[in-house]
Amino acid sequence: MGYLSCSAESAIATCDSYNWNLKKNRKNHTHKQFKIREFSYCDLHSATNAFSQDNLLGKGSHGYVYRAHLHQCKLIAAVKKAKLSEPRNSSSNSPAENEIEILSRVHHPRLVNLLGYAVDSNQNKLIVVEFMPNGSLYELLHSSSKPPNWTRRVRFALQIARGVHFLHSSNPPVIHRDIKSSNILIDGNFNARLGDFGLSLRGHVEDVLVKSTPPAGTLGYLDPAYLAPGDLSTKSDVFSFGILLLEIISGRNAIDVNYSPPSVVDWAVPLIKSGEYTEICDPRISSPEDEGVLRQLAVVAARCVRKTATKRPAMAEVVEWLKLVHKRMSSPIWNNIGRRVGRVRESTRVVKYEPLDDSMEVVKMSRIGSRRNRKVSNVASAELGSVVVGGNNRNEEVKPVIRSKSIGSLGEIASEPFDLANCNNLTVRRKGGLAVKMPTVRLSKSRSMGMIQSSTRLMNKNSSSNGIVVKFVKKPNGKELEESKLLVDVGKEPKMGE
Ligand SMILES: Nc1ncnc2c1ncn2[C@@H]1O[C@H](COP(=O)(O)OP(=O)(O)OP(=O)(O)O)[C@@H](O)[C@H]1O
Repeated sequence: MGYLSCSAESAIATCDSYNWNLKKNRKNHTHKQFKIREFSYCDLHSATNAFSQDNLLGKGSHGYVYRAHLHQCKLIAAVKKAKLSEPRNSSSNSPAENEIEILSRVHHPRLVNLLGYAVDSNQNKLIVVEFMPNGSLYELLHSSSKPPNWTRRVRFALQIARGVHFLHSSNPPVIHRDIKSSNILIDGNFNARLGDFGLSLRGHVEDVLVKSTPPAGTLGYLDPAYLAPGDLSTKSDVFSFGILLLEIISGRNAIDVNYSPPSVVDWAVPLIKSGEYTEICDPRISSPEDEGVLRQLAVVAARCVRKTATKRPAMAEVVEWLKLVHKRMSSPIWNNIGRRVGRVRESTRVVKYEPLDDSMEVVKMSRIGSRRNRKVSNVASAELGSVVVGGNNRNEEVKPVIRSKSIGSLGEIASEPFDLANCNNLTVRRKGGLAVKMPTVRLSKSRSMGMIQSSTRLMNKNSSSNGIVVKFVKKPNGKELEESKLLVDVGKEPKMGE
Protein backbone atom coordinates (compact mmCIF):
# COMPACT_ATOMS: atom_id res chain seq x y z
CA MET A 1 0.00 0.00 0.00
CA GLY A 2 1.16 3.47 -0.69
CA TYR A 3 0.74 5.14 2.66
CA LEU A 4 2.92 8.01 3.52
CA SER A 5 4.22 7.95 7.03
CA CYS A 6 5.65 10.69 9.15
CA SER A 7 5.76 11.94 12.68
CA ALA A 8 2.43 12.38 14.38
CA GLU A 9 2.50 16.13 14.78
CA SER A 10 3.44 16.97 11.22
CA ALA A 11 0.87 14.52 9.93
CA ILE A 12 -1.91 16.10 11.88
CA ALA A 13 -0.73 19.58 11.07
CA THR A 14 -1.10 19.11 7.34
CA CYS A 15 -4.66 17.80 7.57
CA ASP A 16 -7.62 20.11 7.30
CA SER A 17 -9.50 18.84 10.33
CA TYR A 18 -12.53 20.20 12.11
CA ASN A 19 -10.58 21.60 15.01
CA TRP A 20 -7.40 22.89 13.56
CA ASN A 21 -7.42 26.32 12.08
CA LEU A 22 -5.28 25.77 9.04
CA LYS A 23 -6.95 28.11 6.59
CA LYS A 24 -3.61 29.37 5.34
CA ASN A 25 -2.82 25.88 4.09
CA ARG A 26 -6.00 25.62 2.07
CA LYS A 27 -4.74 27.21 -1.13
CA ASN A 28 -3.12 24.87 -3.60
CA HIS A 29 -4.41 21.94 -1.57
CA THR A 30 -4.43 19.67 -4.57
CA HIS A 31 -0.73 20.04 -5.14
CA LYS A 32 0.33 19.98 -1.52
CA GLN A 33 1.94 16.92 -0.10
CA PHE A 34 -0.24 15.60 2.66
CA LYS A 35 0.64 12.93 5.10
CA ILE A 36 -1.25 10.41 7.10
CA ARG A 37 -0.43 8.84 10.38
CA GLU A 38 -0.45 5.34 11.81
CA PHE A 39 -2.25 5.49 15.17
CA SER A 40 -1.90 2.80 17.76
CA TYR A 41 -5.02 0.74 18.35
CA CYS A 42 -4.74 1.57 22.06
CA ASP A 43 -4.87 5.30 21.31
CA LEU A 44 -8.07 4.86 19.32
CA HIS A 45 -9.52 2.55 21.95
CA SER A 46 -9.12 5.16 24.66
CA ALA A 47 -10.02 8.09 22.35
CA THR A 48 -13.40 6.48 21.68
CA ASN A 49 -13.88 5.41 25.29
CA ALA A 50 -13.52 1.75 24.27
CA PHE A 51 -15.77 2.29 21.22
CA SER A 52 -18.62 3.22 23.50
CA GLN A 53 -22.21 3.67 22.42
CA ASP A 54 -21.97 7.33 23.48
CA ASN A 55 -19.35 7.91 20.84
CA LEU A 56 -21.17 6.02 18.10
CA LEU A 57 -21.78 8.41 15.21
CA GLY A 58 -23.46 5.96 12.87
CA LYS A 59 -23.60 2.53 11.33
CA GLY A 60 -22.93 1.63 7.75
CA SER A 61 -23.15 -1.63 5.86
CA HIS A 62 -19.51 -2.36 6.56
CA GLY A 63 -19.12 -1.19 10.11
CA TYR A 64 -19.46 1.46 12.77
CA VAL A 65 -18.25 5.03 12.99
CA TYR A 66 -17.14 6.51 16.33
CA ARG A 67 -16.17 9.95 17.54
CA ALA A 68 -12.61 9.96 18.86
CA HIS A 69 -11.02 12.60 21.10
CA LEU A 70 -7.34 12.52 20.29
CA HIS A 71 -4.36 14.47 21.56
CA GLN A 72 -5.90 15.42 24.90
CA CYS A 73 -9.10 16.38 23.12
CA LYS A 74 -7.32 18.86 20.83
CA LEU A 75 -8.39 16.84 17.83
CA ILE A 76 -11.78 15.28 17.23
CA ALA A 77 -11.76 12.64 14.51
CA ALA A 78 -14.10 9.94 13.23
CA VAL A 79 -12.94 6.33 13.46
CA LYS A 80 -14.42 3.70 11.17
CA LYS A 81 -14.31 0.18 12.54
CA ALA A 82 -15.37 -2.82 10.48
CA LYS A 83 -18.01 -5.20 11.82
CA LEU A 84 -16.40 -8.06 13.70
CA SER A 85 -18.38 -10.60 11.71
CA GLU A 86 -17.10 -9.28 8.40
CA PRO A 87 -15.21 -12.12 6.71
CA ARG A 88 -11.62 -11.41 5.76
CA ASN A 89 -10.79 -12.26 2.19
CA SER A 90 -7.04 -12.31 1.98
CA SER A 91 -6.96 -12.11 -1.82
CA SER A 92 -8.64 -8.73 -2.10
CA ASN A 93 -8.62 -5.48 -0.17
CA SER A 94 -11.28 -4.97 2.48
CA PRO A 95 -13.37 -1.80 2.06
CA ALA A 96 -11.28 -0.24 4.85
CA GLU A 97 -8.00 -1.08 3.12
CA ASN A 98 -9.38 0.19 -0.15
CA GLU A 99 -10.49 3.44 1.46
CA ILE A 100 -7.07 3.96 3.07
CA GLU A 101 -5.31 3.11 -0.18
CA ILE A 102 -7.31 5.68 -2.13
CA LEU A 103 -7.57 8.42 0.46
CA SER A 104 -3.84 8.30 1.09
CA ARG A 105 -3.43 9.56 -2.47
CA VAL A 106 -6.11 12.20 -2.79
CA HIS A 107 -6.86 15.17 -0.60
CA HIS A 108 -9.35 17.94 -1.23
CA PRO A 109 -11.53 20.29 0.84
CA ARG A 110 -14.65 18.75 -0.67
CA LEU A 111 -13.70 15.25 0.55
CA VAL A 112 -13.80 13.70 4.01
CA ASN A 113 -10.05 13.37 4.16
CA LEU A 114 -7.98 10.69 5.79
CA LEU A 115 -6.05 11.53 8.94
CA GLY A 116 -4.61 8.10 9.50
CA TYR A 117 -5.30 4.50 10.32
CA ALA A 118 -4.66 1.84 12.95
CA VAL A 119 -4.35 -1.93 12.87
CA ASP A 120 -6.04 -4.13 15.47
CA SER A 121 -4.80 -7.49 16.78
CA ASN A 122 -6.60 -9.33 13.93
CA GLN A 123 -4.84 -7.19 11.35
CA ASN A 124 -8.09 -5.36 10.56
CA LYS A 125 -7.60 -1.73 9.67
CA LEU A 126 -9.43 1.11 11.35
CA ILE A 127 -9.75 4.34 9.42
CA VAL A 128 -9.34 7.74 11.03
CA VAL A 129 -10.95 10.53 9.02
CA GLU A 130 -11.93 14.14 9.57
CA PHE A 131 -14.89 14.53 11.89
CA MET A 132 -17.98 16.00 10.27
CA PRO A 133 -20.02 17.55 13.09
CA ASN A 134 -23.18 18.33 11.12
CA GLY A 135 -24.23 14.85 10.07
CA SER A 136 -25.04 13.70 6.57
CA LEU A 137 -26.95 15.26 3.70
CA TYR A 138 -29.33 12.32 3.98
CA GLU A 139 -30.23 13.39 7.52
CA LEU A 140 -30.56 17.04 6.49
CA LEU A 141 -32.85 16.24 3.58
CA HIS A 142 -34.96 13.52 5.13
CA SER A 143 -34.92 13.77 8.92
CA SER A 144 -34.29 17.39 9.74
CA SER A 145 -37.11 19.57 11.02
CA LYS A 146 -35.52 22.47 9.12
CA PRO A 147 -34.85 21.29 5.57
CA PRO A 148 -32.12 23.28 3.80
CA ASN A 149 -33.18 26.28 1.72
CA TRP A 150 -32.41 26.69 -1.99
CA THR A 151 -29.22 28.67 -1.50
CA ARG A 152 -27.85 25.90 0.67
CA ARG A 153 -29.04 23.14 -1.65
CA VAL A 154 -27.43 24.73 -4.69
CA ARG A 155 -24.23 25.26 -2.70
CA PHE A 156 -24.19 21.63 -1.57
CA ALA A 157 -24.78 20.46 -5.14
CA LEU A 158 -21.89 22.56 -6.43
CA GLN A 159 -19.56 21.47 -3.63
CA ILE A 160 -20.29 17.80 -4.21
CA ALA A 161 -19.86 18.23 -7.97
CA ARG A 162 -16.47 19.84 -7.31
CA GLY A 163 -15.41 16.93 -5.13
CA VAL A 164 -16.44 14.37 -7.74
CA HIS A 165 -14.78 16.39 -10.50
CA PHE A 166 -11.57 16.48 -8.48
CA LEU A 167 -11.64 12.67 -8.20
CA HIS A 168 -12.33 12.21 -11.91
CA SER A 169 -9.56 14.58 -12.91
CA SER A 170 -6.96 12.96 -10.66
CA ASN A 171 -4.30 10.89 -12.35
CA PRO A 172 -5.23 8.09 -12.48
CA PRO A 173 -8.90 8.96 -11.98
CA VAL A 174 -10.81 7.83 -8.93
CA ILE A 175 -14.33 6.56 -9.54
CA HIS A 176 -16.25 6.76 -6.29
CA ARG A 177 -19.00 4.24 -7.18
CA ASP A 178 -21.12 5.04 -4.14
CA ILE A 179 -22.26 8.65 -4.42
CA LYS A 180 -25.40 9.04 -2.32
CA SER A 181 -26.77 11.42 0.27
CA SER A 182 -25.65 9.34 3.26
CA ASN A 183 -22.09 9.54 1.96
CA ILE A 184 -22.21 13.33 1.81
CA LEU A 185 -21.20 14.69 5.19
CA ILE A 186 -21.49 18.24 6.41
CA ASP A 187 -18.46 19.86 8.02
CA GLY A 188 -18.20 22.50 10.75
CA ASN A 189 -18.59 25.32 8.23
CA PHE A 190 -21.68 23.69 6.74
CA ASN A 191 -19.85 22.63 3.61
CA ALA A 192 -20.67 19.34 1.91
CA ARG A 193 -17.92 16.72 1.71
CA LEU A 194 -17.89 13.43 -0.11
CA GLY A 195 -16.92 10.47 2.07
CA ASP A 196 -16.88 6.66 2.19
CA PHE A 197 -14.40 5.43 -0.38
CA GLY A 198 -14.88 1.76 0.49
CA LEU A 199 -16.09 0.89 -3.01
CA SER A 200 -13.99 3.39 -4.94
CA LEU A 201 -11.65 2.39 -7.72
CA ARG A 202 -8.51 4.23 -8.68
CA GLY A 203 -7.26 3.61 -12.17
CA HIS A 204 -7.93 4.06 -15.83
CA VAL A 205 -10.85 2.12 -17.30
CA GLU A 206 -8.47 -0.13 -19.20
CA ASP A 207 -6.51 -1.06 -16.05
CA VAL A 208 -6.77 -4.67 -14.90
CA LEU A 209 -8.06 -3.73 -11.46
CA VAL A 210 -10.92 -1.69 -12.92
CA LYS A 211 -11.66 -4.28 -15.59
CA SER A 212 -11.81 -7.14 -13.11
CA THR A 213 -13.77 -5.57 -10.26
CA PRO A 214 -17.42 -6.58 -10.22
CA PRO A 215 -20.02 -3.80 -10.33
CA ALA A 216 -21.03 -2.36 -6.98
CA GLY A 217 -22.95 0.56 -5.63
CA THR A 218 -26.19 1.38 -3.89
CA LEU A 219 -29.59 0.45 -5.16
CA GLY A 220 -31.36 3.54 -6.34
CA TYR A 221 -28.13 5.34 -7.25
CA LEU A 222 -26.52 2.60 -9.32
CA ASP A 223 -26.01 3.33 -13.02
CA PRO A 224 -28.31 1.02 -15.05
CA ALA A 225 -25.65 0.88 -17.77
CA TYR A 226 -23.09 -0.53 -15.33
CA LEU A 227 -23.74 -4.26 -15.57
CA ALA A 228 -20.26 -5.67 -16.05
CA PRO A 229 -16.78 -4.51 -14.96
CA GLY A 230 -16.07 -3.24 -18.48
CA ASP A 231 -19.04 -0.85 -18.34
CA LEU A 232 -17.50 1.27 -15.61
CA SER A 233 -16.50 4.83 -16.37
CA THR A 234 -16.66 8.15 -14.61
CA LYS A 235 -20.13 8.47 -16.17
CA SER A 236 -21.45 5.97 -13.62
CA ASP A 237 -20.62 8.51 -10.92
CA VAL A 238 -22.33 11.15 -13.06
CA PHE A 239 -25.50 9.04 -13.00
CA SER A 240 -25.38 8.70 -9.20
CA PHE A 241 -24.72 12.42 -8.91
CA GLY A 242 -27.83 13.06 -11.04
CA ILE A 243 -29.91 10.95 -8.65
CA LEU A 244 -28.45 12.90 -5.74
CA LEU A 245 -29.36 16.16 -7.48
CA LEU A 246 -32.95 14.98 -7.95
CA GLU A 247 -32.99 14.08 -4.26
CA ILE A 248 -31.68 17.56 -3.36
CA ILE A 249 -34.33 19.23 -5.53
CA SER A 250 -37.27 17.11 -4.48
CA GLY A 251 -36.41 16.07 -0.93
CA ARG A 252 -37.54 12.54 -1.78
CA ASN A 253 -35.56 9.32 -1.62
CA ALA A 254 -34.00 7.69 -4.66
CA ILE A 255 -36.50 4.88 -4.25
CA ASP A 256 -39.60 5.58 -2.22
CA VAL A 257 -42.79 3.52 -2.32
CA ASN A 258 -44.69 6.50 -0.90
CA TYR A 259 -44.46 7.97 -4.37
CA SER A 260 -45.73 6.80 -7.68
CA PRO A 261 -43.56 5.77 -9.44
CA PRO A 262 -41.18 4.80 -6.60
CA SER A 263 -38.05 5.48 -8.64
CA VAL A 264 -37.01 9.14 -8.55
CA VAL A 265 -35.94 8.95 -12.21
CA ASP A 266 -39.25 7.53 -13.43
CA TRP A 267 -41.05 10.12 -11.34
CA ALA A 268 -39.02 13.26 -12.01
CA VAL A 269 -37.66 12.98 -15.55
CA PRO A 270 -41.06 12.95 -17.30
CA LEU A 271 -42.07 16.01 -15.28
CA ILE A 272 -38.81 17.77 -16.18
CA LYS A 273 -39.25 16.91 -19.83
CA SER A 274 -42.72 18.36 -19.86
CA GLY A 275 -41.51 21.52 -18.12
CA GLU A 276 -43.38 20.92 -14.86
CA TYR A 277 -40.41 21.87 -12.71
CA THR A 278 -42.33 22.99 -9.66
CA GLU A 279 -43.90 19.53 -9.44
CA ILE A 280 -40.56 18.05 -8.45
CA CYS A 281 -39.72 20.79 -5.99
CA ASP A 282 -39.47 19.78 -2.30
CA PRO A 283 -42.95 20.63 -0.94
CA ARG A 284 -41.51 21.49 2.48
CA ILE A 285 -39.85 24.63 1.14
CA SER A 286 -41.34 27.07 -1.33
CA SER A 287 -39.96 26.96 -4.88
CA PRO A 288 -37.08 29.32 -5.59
CA GLU A 289 -38.19 32.89 -6.35
CA ASP A 290 -36.41 32.65 -9.66
CA GLU A 291 -37.90 29.62 -11.36
CA GLY A 292 -34.94 29.55 -13.73
CA VAL A 293 -32.80 28.21 -10.89
CA LEU A 294 -35.10 25.25 -10.49
CA ARG A 295 -35.30 24.69 -14.22
CA GLN A 296 -31.55 24.71 -14.64
CA LEU A 297 -30.95 22.39 -11.72
CA ALA A 298 -33.60 20.00 -12.97
CA VAL A 299 -32.23 19.95 -16.51
CA VAL A 300 -28.70 19.26 -15.26
CA ALA A 301 -30.04 16.38 -13.15
CA ALA A 302 -32.01 14.95 -16.08
CA ARG A 303 -28.93 15.06 -18.27
CA CYS A 304 -26.86 13.25 -15.66
CA VAL A 305 -29.35 10.37 -15.40
CA ARG A 306 -29.58 9.69 -19.12
CA LYS A 307 -29.64 6.01 -19.86
CA THR A 308 -26.81 6.10 -22.34
CA ALA A 309 -23.64 6.71 -20.36
CA THR A 310 -21.78 8.46 -23.19
CA LYS A 311 -24.56 11.04 -23.51
CA ARG A 312 -24.20 12.12 -19.91
CA PRO A 313 -22.09 15.22 -19.28
CA ALA A 314 -18.64 15.06 -17.72
CA MET A 315 -18.37 16.34 -14.16
CA ALA A 316 -16.36 19.30 -15.45
CA GLU A 317 -19.44 20.47 -17.39
CA VAL A 318 -21.71 19.82 -14.44
CA VAL A 319 -19.48 21.98 -12.24
CA GLU A 320 -19.59 24.82 -14.78
CA TRP A 321 -23.39 24.68 -15.02
CA LEU A 322 -23.83 24.54 -11.28
CA LYS A 323 -21.46 27.47 -10.86
CA LEU A 324 -23.82 29.50 -13.05
CA VAL A 325 -26.85 28.35 -11.08
CA HIS A 326 -25.06 29.25 -7.86
CA LYS A 327 -24.12 32.65 -9.25
CA ARG A 328 -27.69 33.25 -10.36
CA MET A 329 -28.93 32.21 -6.93
CA SER A 330 -26.54 34.39 -4.98
CA SER A 331 -26.52 37.51 -7.12
CA PRO A 332 -29.66 39.64 -6.75
CA ILE A 333 -28.96 41.62 -9.94
CA TRP A 334 -28.52 38.47 -11.96
CA ASN A 335 -31.57 37.13 -10.24
CA ASN A 336 -33.74 40.07 -11.27
CA ILE A 337 -32.59 39.98 -14.86
CA GLY A 338 -33.18 36.24 -14.89
CA ARG A 339 -36.68 36.71 -13.56
CA ARG A 340 -37.50 39.39 -16.09
CA VAL A 341 -36.18 37.31 -18.96
CA GLY A 342 -38.15 34.41 -17.54
CA ARG A 343 -41.35 36.47 -17.61
CA VAL A 344 -40.81 37.54 -21.20
CA ARG A 345 -40.11 33.99 -22.23
CA GLU A 346 -43.18 32.79 -20.43
CA SER A 347 -45.42 35.28 -22.24
CA THR A 348 -43.97 34.85 -25.71
CA ARG A 349 -43.51 31.06 -25.45
CA VAL A 350 -40.36 31.09 -27.53
CA VAL A 351 -39.70 27.43 -27.78
CA LYS A 352 -37.17 25.43 -29.67
CA TYR A 353 -38.62 22.09 -30.59
CA GLU A 354 -36.11 19.33 -30.64
CA PRO A 355 -36.46 15.85 -32.04
CA LEU A 356 -36.82 13.05 -29.57
CA ASP A 357 -33.87 10.91 -28.73
CA ASP A 358 -33.38 7.72 -26.78
CA SER A 359 -33.77 9.46 -23.49
CA MET A 360 -37.32 10.45 -24.29
CA GLU A 361 -38.77 7.00 -24.51
CA VAL A 362 -40.09 6.87 -20.98
CA VAL A 363 -41.94 10.17 -21.15
CA LYS A 364 -45.41 9.87 -19.72
CA MET A 365 -48.25 12.23 -20.22
CA SER A 366 -50.34 11.09 -17.29
CA ARG A 367 -49.73 12.96 -14.07
CA ILE A 368 -49.08 9.83 -12.07
CA GLY A 369 -45.87 11.22 -10.75
CA SER A 370 -47.03 14.71 -10.00
CA ARG A 371 -47.08 16.13 -6.55
CA ARG A 372 -50.85 15.99 -6.52
CA ASN A 373 -50.93 12.24 -6.23
CA ARG A 374 -47.47 11.43 -5.18
CA LYS A 375 -48.16 10.59 -1.54
CA VAL A 376 -50.05 7.37 -1.84
CA SER A 377 -49.63 6.18 1.68
CA ASN A 378 -48.12 6.67 5.04
CA VAL A 379 -46.13 3.52 5.42
CA ALA A 380 -45.42 3.21 9.10
CA SER A 381 -42.50 0.91 8.68
CA ALA A 382 -41.32 -1.50 6.09
CA GLU A 383 -38.35 -3.56 5.24
CA LEU A 384 -37.80 -3.93 1.56
CA GLY A 385 -35.70 -6.95 0.94
CA SER A 386 -32.26 -6.09 2.13
CA VAL A 387 -32.86 -2.37 1.77
CA VAL A 388 -33.15 -1.21 5.30
CA VAL A 389 -35.76 1.16 6.53
CA GLY A 390 -33.92 4.25 7.48
CA GLY A 391 -33.69 6.47 10.39
CA ASN A 392 -30.84 8.60 11.31
CA ASN A 393 -27.98 7.50 13.40
CA ARG A 394 -28.05 10.23 15.94
CA ASN A 395 -30.90 9.15 18.18
CA GLU A 396 -33.18 11.73 16.63
CA GLU A 397 -36.73 10.93 15.72
CA VAL A 398 -36.72 7.97 13.35
CA LYS A 399 -38.52 8.65 10.09
CA PRO A 400 -40.02 5.80 8.14
CA VAL A 401 -38.13 6.21 4.95
CA ILE A 402 -36.33 3.68 2.90
CA ARG A 403 -32.64 3.93 3.20
CA SER A 404 -30.37 2.51 0.58
CA LYS A 405 -27.34 0.48 1.50
CA SER A 406 -24.25 -0.17 -0.52
CA ILE A 407 -24.13 -3.47 -2.32
CA GLY A 408 -20.94 -5.19 -3.02
CA SER A 409 -20.99 -7.04 -6.28
CA LEU A 410 -23.04 -8.03 -9.25
CA GLY A 411 -23.25 -11.62 -7.99
CA GLU A 412 -25.02 -10.32 -4.97
CA ILE A 413 -27.23 -8.07 -7.06
CA ALA A 414 -28.23 -10.77 -9.49
CA SER A 415 -29.21 -13.24 -6.83
CA GLU A 416 -32.14 -11.18 -5.64
CA PRO A 417 -34.15 -9.87 -8.54
CA PHE A 418 -35.82 -6.53 -8.19
CA ASP A 419 -39.39 -7.16 -9.12
CA LEU A 420 -42.19 -4.70 -8.68
CA ALA A 421 -44.64 -7.41 -9.59
CA ASN A 422 -43.54 -9.53 -6.67
CA CYS A 423 -45.81 -7.96 -4.12
CA ASN A 424 -47.28 -8.97 -0.79
CA ASN A 425 -50.07 -7.13 0.89
CA LEU A 426 -49.47 -4.44 3.38
CA THR A 427 -52.11 -2.44 5.15
CA VAL A 428 -51.48 1.26 5.08
CA ARG A 429 -53.49 4.26 6.07
CA ARG A 430 -54.60 7.06 3.83
CA LYS A 431 -55.07 10.59 5.09
CA GLY A 432 -58.79 10.08 5.54
CA GLY A 433 -58.11 7.26 7.98
CA LEU A 434 -59.38 4.50 5.70
CA ALA A 435 -57.24 1.41 5.79
CA VAL A 436 -56.42 0.13 2.34
CA LYS A 437 -54.39 -2.79 1.11
CA MET A 438 -51.29 -1.70 -0.67
CA PRO A 439 -48.78 -3.93 -2.33
CA THR A 440 -45.55 -4.37 -0.45
CA VAL A 441 -42.76 -4.03 -2.92
CA ARG A 442 -40.20 -6.73 -2.33
CA LEU A 443 -37.29 -4.56 -3.16
CA SER A 444 -34.23 -6.62 -3.63
CA LYS A 445 -30.90 -6.00 -5.12
CA SER A 446 -31.01 -7.14 -8.70
CA ARG A 447 -31.56 -3.92 -10.55
CA SER A 448 -30.77 -0.37 -9.88
CA MET A 449 -33.50 2.14 -9.75
CA GLY A 450 -32.63 3.34 -13.20
CA MET A 451 -33.75 0.02 -14.56
CA ILE A 452 -37.04 -0.19 -12.77
CA GLN A 453 -39.71 0.17 -15.37
CA SER A 454 -42.64 2.33 -14.49
CA SER A 455 -45.97 0.59 -14.41
CA THR A 456 -47.44 2.57 -17.29
CA ARG A 457 -45.49 3.65 -20.30
CA LEU A 458 -46.25 6.31 -22.76
CA MET A 459 -47.01 4.99 -26.16
CA ASN A 460 -44.63 7.28 -27.84
CA LYS A 461 -45.81 6.55 -31.33
CA ASN A 462 -44.61 9.50 -33.18
CA SER A 463 -42.21 12.32 -33.17
CA SER A 464 -42.67 14.21 -36.37
CA SER A 465 -39.75 15.42 -38.40
CA ASN A 466 -40.22 19.03 -37.39
CA GLY A 467 -39.63 17.87 -33.88
CA ILE A 468 -43.03 18.66 -32.41
CA VAL A 469 -43.75 15.86 -30.03
CA VAL A 470 -47.02 14.10 -30.47
CA LYS A 471 -47.78 11.72 -27.70
CA PHE A 472 -50.52 9.20 -27.30
CA VAL A 473 -51.81 8.09 -23.97
CA LYS A 474 -54.34 5.30 -23.57
CA LYS A 475 -57.51 6.54 -21.93
CA PRO A 476 -59.38 4.16 -19.61
CA ASN A 477 -61.93 3.47 -22.37
CA GLY A 478 -59.14 2.26 -24.60
CA LYS A 479 -59.18 5.28 -26.90
CA GLU A 480 -56.04 7.17 -27.46
CA LEU A 481 -55.71 10.65 -26.21
CA GLU A 482 -53.55 12.79 -28.40
CA GLU A 483 -51.72 15.59 -26.84
CA SER A 484 -48.87 17.66 -28.06
CA LYS A 485 -46.82 19.20 -25.40
CA LEU A 486 -43.88 21.37 -24.85
CA LEU A 487 -40.88 19.30 -23.96
CA VAL A 488 -37.45 20.14 -22.77
CA ASP A 489 -34.90 18.05 -24.50
CA VAL A 490 -32.51 17.10 -21.78
CA GLY A 491 -30.07 16.08 -24.45
CA LYS A 492 -29.36 19.71 -25.27
CA GLU A 493 -27.16 22.07 -23.36
CA PRO A 494 -29.14 23.77 -20.64
CA LYS A 495 -29.12 27.47 -21.43
CA MET A 496 -27.37 28.56 -18.31
CA GLY A 497 -26.69 32.10 -19.35
CA GLU A 498 -30.28 33.13 -19.82
N1 LIG B 1 -16.36 11.51 9.21
C1 LIG B 1 -17.51 11.40 9.84
N2 LIG B 1 -17.88 12.33 10.76
C2 LIG B 1 -19.07 12.23 11.39
N3 LIG B 1 -19.97 11.24 11.18
C3 LIG B 1 -19.66 10.30 10.28
C4 LIG B 1 -18.41 10.32 9.57
N4 LIG B 1 -18.39 9.25 8.73
C5 LIG B 1 -19.56 8.60 8.90
N5 LIG B 1 -20.33 9.22 9.83
C6 LIG B 1 -21.66 8.80 10.28
O1 LIG B 1 -21.72 7.39 10.29
C7 LIG B 1 -22.75 6.93 9.42
C8 LIG B 1 -22.30 5.63 8.77
O2 LIG B 1 -21.29 5.92 7.84
P1 LIG B 1 -20.75 4.85 6.81
O3 LIG B 1 -19.94 5.58 5.82
O4 LIG B 1 -20.09 3.75 7.53
O5 LIG B 1 -22.04 4.21 6.20
P2 LIG B 1 -23.19 4.77 5.24
O6 LIG B 1 -22.57 5.59 4.16
O7 LIG B 1 -24.25 5.46 6.06
O8 LIG B 1 -23.80 3.43 4.65
P3 LIG B 1 -23.09 2.41 3.64
O9 LIG B 1 -21.99 1.75 4.40
O10 LIG B 1 -24.18 1.50 3.28
O11 LIG B 1 -22.59 3.20 2.48
C9 LIG B 1 -23.00 8.06 8.45
O12 LIG B 1 -24.29 8.04 7.93
C10 LIG B 1 -22.72 9.28 9.32
O13 LIG B 1 -23.90 9.62 10.04
